[in-house]
Amino acid sequence: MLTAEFGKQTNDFLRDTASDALETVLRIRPALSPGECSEGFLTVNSGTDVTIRHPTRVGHGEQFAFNTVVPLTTTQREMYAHSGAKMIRSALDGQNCCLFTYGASGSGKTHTMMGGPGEDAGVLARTMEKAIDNDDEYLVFASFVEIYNERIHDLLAPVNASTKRAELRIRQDTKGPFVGGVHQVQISSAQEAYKVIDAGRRNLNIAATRLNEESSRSHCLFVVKIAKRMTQHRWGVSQICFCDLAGKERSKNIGSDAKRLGESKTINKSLMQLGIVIEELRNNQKNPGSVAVSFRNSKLTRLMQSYLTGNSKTIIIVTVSQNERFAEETLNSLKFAASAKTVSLGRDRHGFKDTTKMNMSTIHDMTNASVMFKTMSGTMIDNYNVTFDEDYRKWKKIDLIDDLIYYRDRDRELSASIFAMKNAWKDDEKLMNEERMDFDIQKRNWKVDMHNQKARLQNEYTSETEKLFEKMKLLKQAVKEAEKQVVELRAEQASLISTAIEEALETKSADFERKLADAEERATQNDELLSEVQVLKMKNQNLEVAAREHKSKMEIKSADLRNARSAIAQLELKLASKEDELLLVKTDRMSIDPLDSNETIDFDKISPPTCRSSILPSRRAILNSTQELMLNIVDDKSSQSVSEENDKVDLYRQIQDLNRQLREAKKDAKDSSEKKENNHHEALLHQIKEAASREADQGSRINALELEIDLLKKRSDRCHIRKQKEALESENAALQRKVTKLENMLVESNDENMPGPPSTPSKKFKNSTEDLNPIIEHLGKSGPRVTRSQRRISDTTNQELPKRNLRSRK
Ligand SMILES: Nc1ncnc2c1ncn2[C@@H]1O[C@H](COP(=O)(O)OP(=O)(O)OP(=O)(O)O)[C@@H](O)[C@H]1O
Repeated sequence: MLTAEFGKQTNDFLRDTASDALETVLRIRPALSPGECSEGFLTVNSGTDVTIRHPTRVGHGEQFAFNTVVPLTTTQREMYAHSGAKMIRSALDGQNCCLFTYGASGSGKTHTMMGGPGEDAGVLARTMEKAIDNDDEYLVFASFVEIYNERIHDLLAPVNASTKRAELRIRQDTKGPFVGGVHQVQISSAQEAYKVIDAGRRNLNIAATRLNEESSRSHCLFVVKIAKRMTQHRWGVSQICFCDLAGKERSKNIGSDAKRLGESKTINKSLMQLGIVIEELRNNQKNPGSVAVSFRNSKLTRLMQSYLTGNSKTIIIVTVSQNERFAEETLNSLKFAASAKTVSLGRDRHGFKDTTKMNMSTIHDMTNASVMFKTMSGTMIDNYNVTFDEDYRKWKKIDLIDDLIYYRDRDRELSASIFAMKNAWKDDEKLMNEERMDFDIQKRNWKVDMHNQKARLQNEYTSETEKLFEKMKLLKQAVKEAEKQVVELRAEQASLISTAIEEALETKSADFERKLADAEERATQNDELLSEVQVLKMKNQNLEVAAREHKSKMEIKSADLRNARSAIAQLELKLASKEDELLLVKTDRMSIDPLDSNETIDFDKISPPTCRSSILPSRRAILNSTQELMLNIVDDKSSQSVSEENDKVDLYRQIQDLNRQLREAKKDAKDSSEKKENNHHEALLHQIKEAASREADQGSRINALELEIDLLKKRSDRCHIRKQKEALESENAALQRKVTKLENMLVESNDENMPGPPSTPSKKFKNSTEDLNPIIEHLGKSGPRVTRSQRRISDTTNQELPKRNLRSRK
């Protein structure tokens, strides 16, 4: 006994959001022949991760996560423990379950699901064995179908070689789609289970392909129903679906058989649809309700719908080969598994937990059902003569009553809401009709307005264009005049500049000549002064020579003087000695010293004694000569020195005067030339300034004129006019668009509100819009000039149409 309370876990499962994802198990098929295994192609990283290195893609490989990656050495029993055991536990707890194998052809799907005899038995047989190996409170039923070329066949139906196999149809009840009219076989022992599986497999479409000698050419679904007695009259039923999918394969691996190719095409198509469904379910999880999942696109997905959306437990066993020859197929299988792993089950298409009775059917009364089932099963299995079971029909009926009650309630609710909606719809219709009438009136008024506006705009456009042309003409004239003025002014400016330059050059040349004359004059003056200086220098030299001669003479005379003095001194000494002798003589002779008497001695009168008379005259002569000499010397000296000094002083004075004069003359000349130059410069600067100011005035005038010309040019620019024209055109286009929009709205509103044919716009309105079309076309095409016909149209359209209030008519 696996569980005490049937259906309890279902409620737990509803609460458990983490465990509602699809479970994925990876099984790598061991190499069947040497060299089949490619080194490093598939690496199992852990119990949940695997890395694939694609032989043609560069990189470190792609990693894929699974719930379980079983080791290569995993036996069939261990495989059952990883998948079937979990399923049977959930099924006995009252939950619907699904287990399907997915992989490329020859990767080991059928081996895993069906297996072989004895220890090789696959997950299906082992699970069945476990389901039956319970107490009597459980009843087990099995059905076996295949989807071959999008046709469903009952594999447990009696096979008759003469008749074609009947195709079964898919039906739907509250629990989802199911195969209608399929044989349900009660199984009560493991042997019976094996027999049923074998019987079904014998009817399977199997054929040899290049990849697999016994390749499944169809998807086969083995559905096991487990009914558990809840109370004396109530039975809870859950089901397990074992689905062995046909392998995806490339056409090159099939061969040239057309039948095989056709089979392969439908297989691949249905598998692709399964992939799409998984992807859509994923997308719906991200953005609930974003897409309607396309279960109906293939029979396989249709039958799997309840296991992919309901509160089911679904396990996918992905089988892959180790051979890198099938790298593409292996990669696709891994990608499918990775995508499926993220799909959460038990949620409706709005992302909410599906709490409808998806899992369990409750049979309220199934009297002696187990006995009956058991009795029947014994005969059926033996003969493979599987027929509809009456009790099952009854159970199904009861189940249907439940559904009918459910639907009736829903129907009542829906009827009430439809009635309310109809009433609301009538009100809405009334309102809508009124609004439509209003809208029609408004639309017609708008159209009239638009028509008038269009005509007004057309007129405005025409008059504006004419005005602009006039303006343009004027502007062109003004531009021409301005250009003429500019040319004249430029010529005037050029002549003024040339005269100013000429004047300046003339004054400069006159100044230059004057300066040249001044310079020449000064040069002659300078030459004269230089000759005077030379003369004076000559004089100076002469004087210096004379001075030197005087000096030598003076030296001679001073030597003479010194000689004379020394001679005088000697003579005085002699005179003194003579006088002494004379005195002695006198005293000797006259005892009177004539020198002591008061009378003056007159040496001339005195008769010279012998000695005295000889001495005195010589002394006097000497004295006189000395005095004369002295006087001469002094006179000579003084006169000479004075005259020399005077000459020198005069000469120096003259030189100084000349120098001073020269300096002054130079200074004057310099001052005068500087002054003149300054004045001349100032005059020139003044002239240049005046010329510059004149030029600036002229330049500013020219600039102003040029600006005026630019402005005139800009104003006269055609682009400006074109822009205006374009603006008018775009306005017209917008109005046209509005008209069409309104027309569309009118047509739509007619379509929506009236079941009959859509109302057409009135003939008058049609005519009025048709009248406008040539104008619009003309606006789109015509240039700035307005033709007479255009003017005529605008004149005619200018007449405003009277607005009519249709409401008043109503
Ligand atoms: N795990 C395994 N151990 C030993 N042999 C295996 C294993 N898986 C597969 N095989 C063998 O490989 C061959 C092909 O396997 P199987 O028929 O199960 O492939 P398949 O995926 O069902 O192919 P198809 O889609 O074409 O039916 C069989 O002979 C099978 O016995």
